[in-house]
Amino acid sequence: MSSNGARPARAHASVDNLRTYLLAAARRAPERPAVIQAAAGGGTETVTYGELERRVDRIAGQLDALGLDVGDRVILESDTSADSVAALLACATVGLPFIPTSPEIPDERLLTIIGSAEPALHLQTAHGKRTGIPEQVGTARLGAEGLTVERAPAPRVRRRRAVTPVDTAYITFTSGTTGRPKGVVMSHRGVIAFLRGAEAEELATADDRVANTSPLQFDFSLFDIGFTLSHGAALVPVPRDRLGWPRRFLAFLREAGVTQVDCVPSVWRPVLRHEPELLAELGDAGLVRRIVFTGEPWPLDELRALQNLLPKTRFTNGYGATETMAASITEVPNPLPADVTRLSIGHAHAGAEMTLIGPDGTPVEGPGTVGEIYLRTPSLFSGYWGDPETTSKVLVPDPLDPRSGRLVFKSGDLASMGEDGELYLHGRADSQVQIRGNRVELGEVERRIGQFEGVAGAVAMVLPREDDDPLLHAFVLRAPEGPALDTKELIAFCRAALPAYMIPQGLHVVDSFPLTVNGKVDRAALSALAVS
Ligand SMILES: Nc1ncnc2c1ncn2[C@@H]1O[C@H](COS(=O)(=O)NC(=O)C[C@H](N)c2ccccc2)[C@@H](O)[C@H]1O
Repeated sequence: MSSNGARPARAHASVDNLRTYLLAAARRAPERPAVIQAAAGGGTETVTYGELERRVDRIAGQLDALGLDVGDRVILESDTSADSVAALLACATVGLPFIPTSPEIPDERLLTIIGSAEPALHLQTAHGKRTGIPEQVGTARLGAEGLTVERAPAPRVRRRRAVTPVDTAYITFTSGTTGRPKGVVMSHRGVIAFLRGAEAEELATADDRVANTSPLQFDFSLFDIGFTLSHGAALVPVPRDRLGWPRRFLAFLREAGVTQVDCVPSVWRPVLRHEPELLAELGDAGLVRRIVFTGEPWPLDELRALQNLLPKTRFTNGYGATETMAASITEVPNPLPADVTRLSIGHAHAGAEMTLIGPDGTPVEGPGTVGEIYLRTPSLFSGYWGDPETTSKVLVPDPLDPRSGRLVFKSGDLASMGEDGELYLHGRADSQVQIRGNRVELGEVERRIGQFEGVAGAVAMVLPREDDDPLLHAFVLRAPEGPALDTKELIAFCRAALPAYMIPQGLHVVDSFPLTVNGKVDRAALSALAVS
């Protein structure tokens, strides 16, 4: 019984609910493809919007029967698939915040997330291998019959009757620079506000087939799902094991008829190295008409190499943080003009605005001046789960209108405005490093090294030392079949263009960059390399 006596009607999705917003296409054209995925026996299978909605309703009914209350958390451990999309929309329907986690995260990280989020239920697929879920958490599996409960969650008092737009749609745990995962709490209203802004950029139509190449726990995947379904297009989850095999990856894109690929830069590295011709053929066949990338700066020589293979493809740079889903979506010219040394992140998406703020808390003036990006947007996250103190450091009063009570997102990213009024990133505020009192632009060091013959990419980092100045290290990615790299020549090449304090003191040639589970360059792993 609920605290107010009457047994609440099933919590129903309100007007601005992720499920209502993302299944609108099921009203218009239920027979259209919603998800095209690899089939167990090979080839692909298609789930229509009508079928997807049926799966959502079946799972929502099964979740509702568990007696959970609006706000009770569900860990959704899965890769992106028709079933996991149906499960997260079912959670949204009955107001259960889902916590997307990848099957490949280590047990202790999952247990840390469980300890923090105290979920009611852990949900994995029928083939999921996770064991050892703590007793106090219910467990269930996703399969052909929807939800199969293994251990029912503890009974709850249901106090809520409806799901409101400010209720939590999902919590995604990011690694957090402190190493302790931070739970980014995003409301239905926040996600939908961003997706509405993204729709205004008119990047896709209902005929598009959008390949998702990120793990479900990375909000880039939640963007892919939201962006694709809100356009009534088809989502094409790329099986994780194909991303490391360029031939199989490209064969899958061709087989599924993929027109747009959403990715982080590292996804293309193996393809550029081993199967450039096959990729060019996809472009010639009218596939991969758009590439949307995000997550970290893309080494421009790599981006140019990709553009050379795909002269008809449009490139879109999606910039932003999980705390606001994203901030800007900017068309990158193809080909990128030779004199461009830094990608633009343009202007904020429709309905948002980025302002550059100086160390004194006031706006910086004029082109070229570096300031920190503050983002004014309706897609602000609700806060870090259980951590109001850290939240208050990034959700701050609008520096241009502090008395209004309105909060903005303090991004931690530095940028300057170009002559064209567009913004250009200058790295992280917390990674601005000083070497012997001089501020080092790591991007400048990486760019110079990237221009050296035989180099496919570079990552520069400053690593602290015991009782001495920090050291500037550079990790250099050798170009495929390129000449052996002469590090002395490389250093001389840097000396010809960089001030002394920006010459790397540690130089490490690598065949590949270690990656985080979200596919970004794993800088922590690189720094361990430097000291080994
Ligand atoms: N296009 C970039 N160039 C260069 N540095 C970048 C870029 N996109 C992020 N970043 C960096 O990554 C940080 C955010 O990292 S994150 O919270 O994991 N979020 C993401 O990486 C993806 C982001 N939520 C997103 C999702 C969906 C569409 C667009 C963007 C930013 O503060 C930037 O420092």
